Amino acid sequence: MPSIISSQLDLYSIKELPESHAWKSSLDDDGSRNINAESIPVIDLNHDHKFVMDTIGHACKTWGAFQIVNHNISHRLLNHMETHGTRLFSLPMQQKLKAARSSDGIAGYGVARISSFFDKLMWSEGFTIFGSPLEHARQLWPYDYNKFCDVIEEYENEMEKLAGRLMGLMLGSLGIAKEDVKWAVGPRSGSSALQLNSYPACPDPDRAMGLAAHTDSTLLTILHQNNTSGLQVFKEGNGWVTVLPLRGALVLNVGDLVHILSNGLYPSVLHRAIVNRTRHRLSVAYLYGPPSGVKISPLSKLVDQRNPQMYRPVTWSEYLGTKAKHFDKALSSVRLCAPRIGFANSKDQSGVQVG
Ligand SMILES: O=C(O)CCC(=O)C(=O)O
Ligand SMILES: [Fe+2]
Repeated sequence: MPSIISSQLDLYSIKELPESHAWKSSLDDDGSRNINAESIPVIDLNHDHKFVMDTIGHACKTWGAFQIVNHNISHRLLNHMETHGTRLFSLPMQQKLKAARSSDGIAGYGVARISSFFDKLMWSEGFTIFGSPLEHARQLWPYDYNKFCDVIEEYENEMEKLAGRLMGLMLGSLGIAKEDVKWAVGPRSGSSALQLNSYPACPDPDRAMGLAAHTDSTLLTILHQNNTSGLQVFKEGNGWVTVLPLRGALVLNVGDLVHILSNGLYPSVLHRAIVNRTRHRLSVAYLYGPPSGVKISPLSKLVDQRNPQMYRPVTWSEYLGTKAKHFDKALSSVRLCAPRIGFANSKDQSGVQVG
C-alpha cells in the first residue's frame, strides 16, 4: 500500500495527540497565537480601478497576501462549496480512501502533499481536484455524485474569472498592460487545481501543525476559509500573523510564479495553518497557474542593468517538479543571481525555519 494511505489516521476519533503528530514540546511558544498584531490588508474591489491597483501593488510588495471583498463570488456559491467540502471530509475513512491519491498522482484524497519533507505528520487531510472530479466523486458517492461535480464546476469557472482579473490588476500595478503578456489574455489564460483542506478539532493544538510553512507554487492562490481561524502568514519583523476570517472575504496569496514574473518585486508569501481544540476548520484553495507549456520568466520591462534577470524561465510543470524535489529551496534553485537589495527574501535564502 502506498505510504500516503497508510499514514492517514482518522483524526476525528483520536483523543490524545500521537507522537507522530507532535511537532514541538508544549513549552515552546513562537507567539503564533498572538492575534492582535497588524494583519494583511483588506481590499474592496469596488473602489476605483487606480486605487485598487495601487493598493494591491503595495500589499503584494509588503505582505505577499491580502483579503478581498466585493469580488463578485456569491455567498451562495461559497456556502455551497463549504457544505460540499464538509460533506466530503465527514465521510467514513474507508469511503474517503476509495478516492485516495495514488503515490504518483496529483488528484484525490490524502495527507498534505508536502508531508514527505517533514518527520512529523500534519493535523489535516486534503482532497485535490485537477481536471474533472467525476471519477473520484463517483467513488465517494456512487449514487449521488452530480451535485458535487456541479458545485466544483461553477466554483472553478467563477474563480478563473476572478483570478484573471486579479492577475490583470497585479500586472497593472507593476506597470505592465495585461495585453502585453500574451498568455494572460483570453478565455483560457490559465490552468488551475482546487485544494480542499480539512483540519479536525485537535486535542493538543499547541503541539500540532495543520499545514506546515510553505509558499504556493502558483501564480496566485485564492483561498476561502470557513469562519474558523488558522491561516497565518509570515512577515519579516512581525513573525507569524493570523489572517482572521472575514465573512464573505477571500484571501489572495502571491505564489512563486508571480515572484519570478515580477523579478522578485512581489515575493511569494510564506504561510501555514495551525489548528484549534474545539472547531473543525475547512479551507478551499484555488491554485491558479499559467497555461501548460508557457515559460514564466521575469517580465522584460522589469529587467535592466540595475535589475538583472533574477530567475531562469520555467513552465508550471517544470517548476512543480523542482518544488517536489527541493521544496523551500525551489525558488533559489531557479535563481540566476542574488536577490535585489531591500527585497532579500528570507525564505529564498532558507533563513526561515520551515515548520
Ligand atoms: O488552510 C489554509 O488556510 C491554507 C491552505 C494552503 O496554504 C494551501 O492549500 O496551499
Ligand atoms: Fe498554501
